[in-house]
Amino acid sequence: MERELLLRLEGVGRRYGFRGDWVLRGVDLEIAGGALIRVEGANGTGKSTLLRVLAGLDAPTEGRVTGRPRTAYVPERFPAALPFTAVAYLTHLGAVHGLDRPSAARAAHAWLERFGAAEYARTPMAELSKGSSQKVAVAQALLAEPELLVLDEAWTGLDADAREELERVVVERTAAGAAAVFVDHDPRRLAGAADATYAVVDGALDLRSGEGDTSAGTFVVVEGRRQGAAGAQVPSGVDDLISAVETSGSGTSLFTVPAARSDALLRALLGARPPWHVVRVTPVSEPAAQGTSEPEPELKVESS
Ligand SMILES: Nc1ncnc2c1ncn2[C@@H]1O[C@H](COP(=O)(O)OP(=O)(O)OP(=O)(O)O)[C@@H](O)[C@H]1O
Repeated sequence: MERELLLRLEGVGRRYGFRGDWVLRGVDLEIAGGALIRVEGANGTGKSTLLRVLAGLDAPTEGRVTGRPRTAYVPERFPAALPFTAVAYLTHLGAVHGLDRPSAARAAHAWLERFGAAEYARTPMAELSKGSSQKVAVAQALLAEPELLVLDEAWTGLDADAREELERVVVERTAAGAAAVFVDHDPRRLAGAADATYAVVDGALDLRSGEGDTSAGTFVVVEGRRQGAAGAQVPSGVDDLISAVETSGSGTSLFTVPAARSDALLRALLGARPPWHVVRVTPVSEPAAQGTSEPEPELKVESS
């Protein structure tokens, strides 16, 4: 199925000040609905600059940005010391996004609840801990069901449950056709789920992995654990993706999947109800003889 193009960057360059060094130069990028894109790069290379341009918060110095998806953004530094309670702030933002006030208030409570922050709904934002105010930062981005979600280290400061929940929401939103672009210093973040990974290097955007990439293993072994009731029920649709599955009595399963389908498998697991916890993702060159030796972990996706 052809995905709708949401946003296109052509020859985008950004520098700060008239004679500043170029932070970004010659950046071309197309973001289609449903895409999950990771951006990486060393400190200070321009990742946040790129994300602000994508979110429409910063204009490029040169080049063109076309497309105007409904966009939400979680900044690296959220202005937490605002003179509102969490729920008042979110309700106000929901109203700005076009919800009537009762719907905005309901959405505000629902997102705070989902991220385990319901008890702080009526706490002034200035009194919230860093983790709780980060939950508000995430909730404000999700309120209006964005078509493009831009997350700049949005997981930083969240507790383990909220980190997992945010991964799940990103997977849900992309499965529903929204695009998401994220920066996170933890390589385990949504490991294996991104459609493409780009690195900002010397102002340019290099494709590290994604469509057309042949460096990844031919197969991937995904270790998943069903949350909630014991006994692993494989989510519907997974059987069509995998080449083998080995399930233990404790509810843990080892799925072997062709590398090209590993994204789809991770999405199915992370988006399942009840959700699955992805413990480990291991690229392998051939399907493992199951039940013999444990594969060496390369990417561990367990939240701690
Ligand atoms: N508003 C600004 N005014 C001037 N210079 C800026 C501004 N924002 C960023 N820069 C500079 O642009 C460069 C890239 O910064 P940016 O924050 O985009 O990098 P980053 O890759 O996100 O860094 P980090 O990983 O540390 O968050 C840095 O040299 C930074 O000092």
